[in-house]
Amino acid sequence: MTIAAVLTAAGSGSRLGHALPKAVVPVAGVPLVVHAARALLAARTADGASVTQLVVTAPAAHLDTVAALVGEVVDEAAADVRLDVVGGGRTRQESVAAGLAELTDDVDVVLVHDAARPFAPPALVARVVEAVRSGHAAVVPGLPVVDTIKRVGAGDGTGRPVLETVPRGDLVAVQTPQGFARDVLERAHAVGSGRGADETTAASDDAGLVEATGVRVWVVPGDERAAKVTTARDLMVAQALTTGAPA
Ligand SMILES: Nc1ccn([C@@H]2O[C@H](COP(=O)(O)OP(=O)(O)OP(=O)(O)O)[C@@H](O)[C@H]2O)c(=O)n1
Ligand SMILES: C[C@](O)(CO)[C@H](O)COP(=O)(O)O
Repeated sequence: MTIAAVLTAAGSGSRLGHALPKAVVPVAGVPLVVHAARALLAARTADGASVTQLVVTAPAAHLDTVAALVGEVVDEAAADVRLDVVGGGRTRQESVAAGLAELTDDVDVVLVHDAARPFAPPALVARVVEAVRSGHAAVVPGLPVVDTIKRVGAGDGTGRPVLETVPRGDLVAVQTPQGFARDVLERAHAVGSGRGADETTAASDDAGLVEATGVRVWVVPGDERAAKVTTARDLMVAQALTTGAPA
């Protein structure tokens, strides 16, 4: 089994509202993309398998910065890891597709992970890989939904009408890293490529593209530490959990 990881870091972080692209914003003095890359490279399966190719998608104007930051992580890992840094696309889906194009021929398992989930622990990464290795071609980590979920209709200017309350017992909130048999993920991106140009049509995760090809996606237990940094509040929480100090 040869494992590669595509680490998405090309977003601007518009909802974060920081002067820097989100992936290079620091928590505890360390950029998010560095935290995320460290976790991916630290992960080990029960028999010692680890990520041997890391492909990072970066904003076009920050390719060199991201390459230098993640290059240090690869050096620290003291393992034989190939690093590629590529420019991202217009959407996350396009960025992942650009990352997949860099995979070396020997890769057969692919993880897709967000720099925006910098504290996904290595054990979670390993859990996803193990589930792929056990025979599931597509695996996502998920956590139970804690809020009551309602489907709503079009608004009238004062609010939106509730159409139904969705039973939440069989709902999960899905995280990254997501893991795939390479051929399944590449085919899903090829089939879904027409959706990728625009946020309104692009898949919000890779498993969604795989589902659309009729392949079953499996859920393994997620981890609260893999929470996504989307807003300024998320960043403050991440900082407080990491250092005990406000951002
Ligand atoms: N064109 C894009 C858009 C997003 N991403 C990455 O996909 C992950 C999840 O995206 P999100 O959290 O939405 O990040 P941003 O797109 O940067 O945030 P926003 O939507 O607030 O602008 C992030 O690691 C982000 O860097 C990417 O590689 N390429
Ligand atoms: C891939 C993801 O992290 C799974 O929860 C999420 O869908 C990314 O969402 P965004 O639309 O890029 O914020």
